[in-house]
Amino acid sequence: MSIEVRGVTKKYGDFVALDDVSVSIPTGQLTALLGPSGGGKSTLLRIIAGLEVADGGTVEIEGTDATALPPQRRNVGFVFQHYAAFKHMTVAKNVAFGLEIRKRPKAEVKAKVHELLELVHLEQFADRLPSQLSGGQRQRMALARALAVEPSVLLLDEPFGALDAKVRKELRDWLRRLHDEVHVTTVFVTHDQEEALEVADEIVVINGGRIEQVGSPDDLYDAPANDFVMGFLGEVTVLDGHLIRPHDVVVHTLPAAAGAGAVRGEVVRITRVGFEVRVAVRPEAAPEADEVVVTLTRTFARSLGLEVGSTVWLEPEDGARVVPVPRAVPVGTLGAADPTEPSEVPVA
Ligand SMILES: Nc1ncnc2c1ncn2[C@@H]1O[C@H](COP(=O)(O)OP(=O)(O)OP(=O)(O)O)[C@@H](O)[C@H]1O
Repeated sequence: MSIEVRGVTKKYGDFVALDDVSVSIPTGQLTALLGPSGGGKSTLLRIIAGLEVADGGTVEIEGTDATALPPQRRNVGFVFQHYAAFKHMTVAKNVAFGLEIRKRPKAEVKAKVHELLELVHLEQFADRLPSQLSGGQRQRMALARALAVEPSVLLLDEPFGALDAKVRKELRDWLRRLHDEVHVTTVFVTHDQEEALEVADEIVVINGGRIEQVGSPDDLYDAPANDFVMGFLGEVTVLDGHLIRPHDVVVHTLPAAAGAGAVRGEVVRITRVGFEVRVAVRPEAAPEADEVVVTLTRTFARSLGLEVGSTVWLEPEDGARVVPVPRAVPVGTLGAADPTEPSEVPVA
């Protein structure tokens, strides 16, 4: 393991930002620290970097106890959301900076800067000033600069957070490809589930100063450890007191086809979302409860002949992951009516 965090606690006054956190971050992988705002992601990253001192616990980087080491002796590269470049220096000079202060030979610095600018696709911008770059280009320059000193670990705190959605998506794909080329152990903070699921090899879910689960994107999505992880990573709905993914609910239009425990309800809304259809069902036994939301392919929905007012029977798909609902699920992840979704369209 490349980074071993053991029993780390951090308090700000009485507030516990990290509560006895232990996690192993594997060598050579791209790991996301994912969680809601205020959960402690940045605090953990900053403690790994040495920019913040923990109140208790240890941090080991590549087999060395780094707990008491200053940031510059940890061999980590760091990139923040708002990257502060030297404004009066060219892109090439900014990238060269870390090598020059380490007094590396001129020819070596030149070759390395060239190689790095190629890697981040900025070779044609070497002589520009940072102010002459777009936001996405500036973040790529920041990454080149962090990589210049060959860190054993690269730490990125919402590196693309300040950019618009399209550039963010491009950079995220680019980071994945860069990582496949360079393989430096990389830890990045994000509160964006999709970003973590798409880019990371491994995801550490942090909430309320504690680690909820560590696993691959598939592990977390298919086998969430608890209701928090299930609700945070992917859409959920409530069926008979259990959280379930909306695509894991089977819809029957005849009671004979359904199992004894199926929930009988009335279709109250049908919404088309791209190639899927979202069907909201009010359970008959508990009309005041949340609507159950089911997603179906359009073809299947059509074959069932569903309409608003239809009576249906719902049950979990064989092998579906269901988790009892013991506590609040993050706002906005329950599958019921989402005002940002496209308006209702009949299934034609
Ligand atoms: N210097 C500080 N002084 C007091 N409280 C702090 C300080 N830094 C962080 N906190 C608090 O610690 C908690 C964790 O903060 P942290 O920045 O680690 O969260 P985060 O998960 O990275 O959130 P975000 O996604 O919003 O950046 C927050 O409630 C925050 O207000």
